[in-house]
Amino acid sequence: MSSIYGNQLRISIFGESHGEAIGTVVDGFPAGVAVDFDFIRAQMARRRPSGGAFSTKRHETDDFRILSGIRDGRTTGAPICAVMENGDTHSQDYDNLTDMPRPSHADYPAMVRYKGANDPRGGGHFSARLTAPLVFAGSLCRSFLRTRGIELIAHIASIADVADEVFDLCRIGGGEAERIAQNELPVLSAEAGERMLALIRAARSAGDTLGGVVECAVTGMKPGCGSPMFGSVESALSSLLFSIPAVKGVEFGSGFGIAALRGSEANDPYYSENDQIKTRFNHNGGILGGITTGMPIVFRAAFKPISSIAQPQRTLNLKSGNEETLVVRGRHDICVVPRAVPVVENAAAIAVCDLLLEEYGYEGLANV
Ligand SMILES: Cc1cc2nc3c(=O)[nH]c(=O)nc-3n(C[C@H](O)[C@H](O)[C@H](O)COP(=O)(O)O)c2cc1C
Ligand SMILES: C=C(O[C@@H]1CC(C(=O)O)=C[C@@H](OP(=O)(O)O)[C@H]1O)C(=O)O
Repeated sequence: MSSIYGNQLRISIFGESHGEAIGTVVDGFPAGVAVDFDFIRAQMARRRPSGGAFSTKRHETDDFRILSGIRDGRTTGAPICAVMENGDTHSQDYDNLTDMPRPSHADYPAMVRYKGANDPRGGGHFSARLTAPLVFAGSLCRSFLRTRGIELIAHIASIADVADEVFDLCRIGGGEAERIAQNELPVLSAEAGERMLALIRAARSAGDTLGGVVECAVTGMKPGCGSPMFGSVESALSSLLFSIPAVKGVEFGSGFGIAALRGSEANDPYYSENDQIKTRFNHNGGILGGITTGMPIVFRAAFKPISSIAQPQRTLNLKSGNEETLVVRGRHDICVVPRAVPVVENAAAIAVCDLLLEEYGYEGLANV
């Protein structure tokens, strides 16, 4: 498998949904950094299943244990290993999936790829449970980025056909976090949040699931970070974002919408303000030629409606060769988008941290 990411930082994620534990090893993280455990715990709590309207009823604390790399609250420079134990596993719910793969989950391709040796319980290593260590690693990076004035902020841009307000691509960082925190769902518009919740309740009653889009911004990035071609900031971020289960699309700035504009509408003219070079618009999402422009980096990730629906559905019985009716068991999210908001923010922080360490090195970062 390829559950390792990064160049200067190397993040590996291990474990299975119903195994003993899940966790991460973060190698290459700077030494001597004070770790903000309160911040990390807060991020883990935002992702954890809540049992509420949109969430799986599986109860996990997501408490983490540090096995190495942090001593007296500071990083030692050695690989940082954190583990979270799995507690609430109902593995018998997955007995029928060996012969009857769920449509649109990883069951079938994983079985072929790993010759039937993979662990299918609770989605195994493909489970969104693995986003818990991803958030741990990301929030560790993010707490470091915050000391350098770099913030990440995301909200639900839409669930099904209900849209939230959009970020102003040029001016982010003026109180959006406070507005989002006031709402039950992480949205800018309380009214949109109410309509999303109503949609989610209706989907739950219908035994169905819903997808949506998360919009995220990175602020405080200096211009000139990143590289063209394979080292582009878009490539680094996309690699992390497409590692989040259920992500099926990623776009930057005006994204797919830019294709419908004329050049005269799509260009981002430069101007100077308080000795800083800025652009009047930000259709390019803060990245040109793979390199940061100094404008906010803005991107969106599209999440599919998850496949484990509570309605009978048709699939192939791999043993008999007949199409049969499958009833999916297990405890599943109705809409992953609210829980995905902290996953997107913190996963993106890993890419940003790795890029900055590559660009400046740790010592150089002190002056950024
Ligand atoms: C936060 C989060 C929670 C998820 N919860 C579930 C779930 O309860 N049930 C499920 O079948 N899939 C869930 N998924 C999605 C699956 O893990 C994912 O669809 C599966 O691994 C196949 O990968 P793919 O959809 O990226 O192709 C969740 C995804 C995220 C990001
Ligand atoms: C436990 C989490 O989500 C799980 C993600 C998931 C999947 O297929 O991705 C399937 C479900 O597993 P189970 O059937 O064992 O309850 C979810 O509960 C989590 O995110 O922490």
